[in-house]
Formats: sequence, structure tokens, C-alpha cells
Amino acid sequence: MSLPLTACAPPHPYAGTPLWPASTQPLRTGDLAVGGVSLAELADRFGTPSYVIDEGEVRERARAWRTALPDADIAYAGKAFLSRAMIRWVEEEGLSLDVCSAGELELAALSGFPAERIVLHGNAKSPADLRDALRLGVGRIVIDSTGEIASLAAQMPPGARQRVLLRVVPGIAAGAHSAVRTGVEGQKFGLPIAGGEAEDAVARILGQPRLELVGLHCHLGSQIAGLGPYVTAVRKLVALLAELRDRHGVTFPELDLGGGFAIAYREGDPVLDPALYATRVTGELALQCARFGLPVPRLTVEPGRWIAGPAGVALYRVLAVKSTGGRTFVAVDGGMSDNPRPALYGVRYTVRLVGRASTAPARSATVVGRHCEAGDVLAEDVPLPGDIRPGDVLAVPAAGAYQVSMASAYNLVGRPPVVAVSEGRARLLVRRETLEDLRSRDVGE
Ligand SMILES: Cc1ncc(COP(=O)(O)O)c(C=O)c1O
Ligand SMILES: N[C@@H](CCCC[NH3+])C(=O)O
Repeated sequence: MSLPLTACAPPHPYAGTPLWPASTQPLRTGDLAVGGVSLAELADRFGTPSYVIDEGEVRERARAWRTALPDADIAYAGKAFLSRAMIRWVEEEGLSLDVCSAGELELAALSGFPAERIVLHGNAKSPADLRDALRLGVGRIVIDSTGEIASLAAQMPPGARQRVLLRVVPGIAAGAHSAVRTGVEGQKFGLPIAGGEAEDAVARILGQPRLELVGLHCHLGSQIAGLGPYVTAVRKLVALLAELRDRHGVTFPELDLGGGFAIAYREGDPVLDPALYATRVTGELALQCARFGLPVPRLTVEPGRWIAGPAGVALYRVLAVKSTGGRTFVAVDGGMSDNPRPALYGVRYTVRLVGRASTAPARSATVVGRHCEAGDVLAEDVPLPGDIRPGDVLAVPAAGAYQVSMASAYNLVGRPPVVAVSEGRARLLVRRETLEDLRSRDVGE
């Protein structure tokens, strides 16, 4: 068995299947450098598990969307990964920001992100979410249910008017796992077009003078590699826009098609190319609007994973190696507490030894976490050097999205730090959660 040769791919044009940041370079020691910094050195300096995020890769990926869709609003979906630095990078790259809680909103405000460029989402916005959104003056609030319409209008300060979008369900099944398919009826988000619920909500919003309906929103799901679902969404949403114009005499300046753009976790995984998306989706939008005699609304897209995911690398140290039941298990010092995705969606990752060169023949191994569940598996039957041993450092690419942001303190293992790398320098963005942090929350007896 041979080791994967993909670790040191040349700079990529955001097509194909890039697994590692474009800055990744092999070092003679068997190590890899990302953003000009050795991963093994980062593991020693910041401990493990640790998350490394390549600032240049984030910026390039933000620019790839800006370049593909120069006239559109690109709103980074902060749920993928958020920190003050990340907020600053996307702000400097000219993106808007999609948030879905008072926590994400407060961090954006603290970082000085322009409130006007913030979009607030949520199927169950708390009073604190809405209070903060109105106090800070967010640009748009996405209404997700009928009950929210009157309650939001009632909370508006006298004389104020809030721009809102309505999240609709087009009835399109897309996405890598049933838990993340949000374009279909029968799940909790949005209001279905079929059956007239979306149209009824539009009529109600139009009846609220304190709400300004600027357009429709839909988000189909996650890890969508094909363009077909987005093209179908355009057709369905523009048909609804035509119906709304005919029945209510209104046209809207915006259309938000959400995110969900696929990245590669393993060699050969299909990825979504922003340039192809732009051509197909804007082409279809122009065509459909012309067909119905509608003005072409300004497009918003909400990439999260596509921007943050491939910019991140997770570092773990091997704690134990065990051969049992005909399999070799390599257990690392993190797992489902810093990355619940394998347990939630059955996702499997790519893993590579860094920090030393090994000439041992590769053997198949299953890389598992340290948590108290047999489902705590990061990678299954992957080739790793046969002499892998405790103390070795393993690196996992495509780790920048929905890992740190979904991390928990399961088994009271503290959440990992996040370290930014750029031009040969590393700096801590988010510190490790210490045992003292965890103990200090326990205030009763
Ligand atoms: C409303 C909305 N927009 C954007 C996103 C970002 O999705 P992704 O990170 O898959 O691009 C999500 C999460 O799936 C979402 O719920
Ligand atoms: N958290 C998911 C996707 C859902 C994103 C939020 N709508 C993932 O890790 O893939």
C-alpha cells in the first residue's frame, strides 16, 4: 500500500479536489508547512489537538467568490467558523456576514463589522437575538415562520423600518446527508412554496408597514457539488416572484440563494466551482426573469464551508496504537469533542503523519478519537506508515469548517485552540479551553 501523494499539491485554481491549503509545502523532515509554518512545530508550540487556519487561504477563497460574482452580495456564513480575526478577514475582503445568534452578532459587533452588512438567520430567534439585531441595526433579518412576522413588527422602535427577506422552501432535495437537507418540505426551516404558505407569509409581511420585504431567501442544504439544484431553485423562486408580482403588484430587489457549496474531505470528492456556479446561476436568473418580464434581482450567496473548510488543518498527537480484531486502531488526543461530523453525518477524513519521515511500508489503519464511544472515528482504513507510534503528530486537512464551531466539552476535554498562520508566522486566535475554565462553570454543590 502506498501513502497518498496528494499532501503537497501545487497551488490550485479552486477547481478539482484541493484537500490542503494552497500554501502547503513538503519539508525535508517529512513534515508539512502551511502558511510557511511547520505543522510539527505548531503542534509542539500550541499543544494538541490544535486547529491551524491559513489566513491567505481564507482570503483567496473569499476573493474567488467576489471574482466569480462581482455584482452579488457574498455573505460568509459565520456558523462554519467565527473568530474576531475571521470576521476582520471577511470584512476586509468585502464580504457580508450571515449570523444566527446574539453570540455571533455580538462578536461581529465587537470586531467592528458594519451592521448594515449583517444578515440574521434562525428558525427560532430568541428575544436576545432580535433585541441585539434591532439595537445594532443589522441590514437584513430573514423571516423563517409566519408567527415571526407580527412579533418582529411589534418590536420595531417607533419610526424604524427593518429590511427583511422571507425564507422559502422550494421542494428540492440536495445535500450530503438527510440531516442537512433544508430545501425539502417536512423539515423545520422556512415556509414551503407548495401549498401557498410562502405566498401567504409574503402577503402578511406586505401588510406590516414597519417591515420592508426586499426579497426571498432559500438555503437548500450542505455539501452540494452539482449545479442542478441551484438552477432548479432559481426557476422555482423566479416563478414565485412572478406570481407575487401578478397577485400583489410587487417586485423585489434581492434574491438570496444561501450556501451549501461542497468541498473535498477526501481525494476525489467532488467540489463546487464558484466560476461555474456564477455562469449557470446568473445565466438562469437572467433567463427566467426575462421570461416573466421581471427585473433581475441582486443575488446574495452565503458560502460558509467553502471559505473556511479547506483553510483549516487539525493537528492531533497519537496516544495509543492497538491491533485488535484484524484492524489497527490509531487513537489520537482529540475526536468527537472537537469534530462531531463523523458521528453526526458518517463523514470520513484524510489523515497524514507529519513531523518525521517514515520509510516503513504503509498499512491500513483506522484513526479514532479518545472519547467514550465506538463511533468516535475520524478516518477508516487509511494508509499510514507501519511504524506509527504514540507521540507522532497527525494532520487532518479540510478541518476549518463546522469543527471548532461545533466543538463540545464532552468528557470534560477542553476545546482546542485556533492558530492563524500567514507568511511564515503563527499567532493564537482562540486559546485552548483549560480544565480550570471547565471547573469554574461548576458553581453548585
Ligand atoms: C441559511 C444558511 N446559509 C448558509 C449556510 C452555509 O452553508 P455552507 O457552509 O454549507 O456553505 C447555512 C448552513 O448550512 C445556512 O443554514
Ligand atoms: N454542520 C454541518 C452542516 C450544517 C450547516 C449549517 N446549516 C456540517 O458540518 O456539515
